Amino acid sequence: MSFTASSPPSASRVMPTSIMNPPSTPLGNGGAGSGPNSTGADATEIRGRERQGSFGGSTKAKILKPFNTANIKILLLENVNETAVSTLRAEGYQVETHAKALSEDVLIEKIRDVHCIGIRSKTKLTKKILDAAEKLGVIGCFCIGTNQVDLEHAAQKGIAVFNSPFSNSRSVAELVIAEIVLLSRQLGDRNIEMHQGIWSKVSANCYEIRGKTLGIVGYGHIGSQLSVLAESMGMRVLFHDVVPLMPLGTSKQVGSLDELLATSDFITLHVPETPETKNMIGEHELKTMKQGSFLINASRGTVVQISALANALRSGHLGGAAVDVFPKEPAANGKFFESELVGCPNTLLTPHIGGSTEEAQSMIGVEVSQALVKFINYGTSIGAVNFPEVDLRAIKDEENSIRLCYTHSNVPGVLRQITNILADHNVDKQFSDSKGKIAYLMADISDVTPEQIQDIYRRVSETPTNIVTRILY
Ligand SMILES: NC(=O)C1=CN([C@@H]2O[C@H](COP(=O)(O)OP(=O)(O)OC[C@H]3O[C@@H](n4cnc5c(N)ncnc54)[C@H](O)[C@@H]3O)[C@@H](O)[C@H]2O)C=CC1
Ligand SMILES: O=C(O)C(=O)COP(=O)(O)O
Repeated sequence: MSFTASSPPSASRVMPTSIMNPPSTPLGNGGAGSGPNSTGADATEIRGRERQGSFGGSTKAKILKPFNTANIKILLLENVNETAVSTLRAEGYQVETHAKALSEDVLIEKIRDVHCIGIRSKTKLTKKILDAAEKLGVIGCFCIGTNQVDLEHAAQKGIAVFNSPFSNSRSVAELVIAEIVLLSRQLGDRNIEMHQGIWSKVSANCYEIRGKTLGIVGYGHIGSQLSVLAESMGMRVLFHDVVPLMPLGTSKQVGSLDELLATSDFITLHVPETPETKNMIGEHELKTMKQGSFLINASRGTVVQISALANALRSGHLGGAAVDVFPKEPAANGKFFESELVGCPNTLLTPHIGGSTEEAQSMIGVEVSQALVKFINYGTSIGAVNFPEVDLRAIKDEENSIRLCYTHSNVPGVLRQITNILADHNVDKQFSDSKGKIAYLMADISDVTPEQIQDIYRRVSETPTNIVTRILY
């Protein structure tokens, strides 16, 4: 395949007309890259790049991209794992990394001209920040939770969001198992005492976990993994979830949260942050828990009312708690942590490390960065959390073939318009899906001349329902 620099813009993002700029890079409106990996080629230049393709089939695929990957700017925050950095740099993208979350002001400046941002749980991508991101096409959450991103607003701007749905689940479940044992043996307090030179050998209110009841709130990836581990240690497992789920082993789903709270020796929370889970555990729920029972929260800080928990611990109603997540968490390591829970009896406090293991971070880095590459280079949205999931079976490895990726408002009549535009062309494959207010169409079209590519691009991107139009290959 040989394209020339005078070919039409074949990899473009077209924003709503109010902020529309000449199309250039596959996800953004910016000019040529000038970063360390950039070749300095103009972004509208159409270059063939030959390489081995694992995407789209196991055979040796010759994938020709019409855009210069060196023009793609990626910002990775919060110490995203090296596996991600190397995967993205291997594509030729410009990758800037930061060990910490950035302040809002700095983030607004930094996000302005990047095509992709990678974050973990701290960075809040609010409407205000997303509106400042003029070229952003895709967000990678290198974690499970996506509550830190305004998912709907991102979708409306045609920005796909990917996460890692289960690569750190095992790490969280193992931490919780450890905490169950630590709490029931008051190990946190004994450890503090020993470091203060205090020898305090006691067995009162210290228990084995065998035969005790673990109540799991939220029986998803983490909750169900924990269920298996807890049973293997001789615990009885009950769970509460908003949907009926298959109980693993001999665990049982109970009818209500209150029933779970009233019958469990340990309550552990594994729900996402949503409006329904905000302050899910407050004064009433803590009172409903058994005298001397324990609470573990490694989900999100907003799920538990901290004052109510501190009161329940100081009054002795609860036997202890382990808390990994807080309503307000420091953006960086250092002496920044304050909480009413500091100094509460038998209370284990950890700095949001549930998913912080070498294994989890390395797997997450690979998983999320690969999803980003597939979206940037090929338009694939499989696994996106806010976007219709669309892919086509294989890449057509032929001269004069293109892939049209069209993100649009989900309203009646759009497909008719696209069918009209493509009526005289050979559409090899086409798939479209919708999610809420937006829809995403992908079509592989063969035997098109550079003039026809230009025409398709122009007519599709000028449709009134257009959010983002890209043409790849
Ligand atoms: N401490 C840490 O480092 C980490 C924390 N997390 C947090 O753990 C959460 C759970 O993770 P996964 O198990 O992977 O999520 P998941 O999505 O697999 O499971 C969540 C479960 O909670 C249930 N649920 C939702 N709303 C509920 C409600 N109001 N009441 C009862 N059940 C409800 C869902 O039906 C689902 O079964 C994540 O959303 C994240 O916030 C995840 C990883 C690491
Ligand atoms: O995966 C999650 O949702 C987590 O809470 C882990 O967040 P982190 O990557 O440690 O900021």
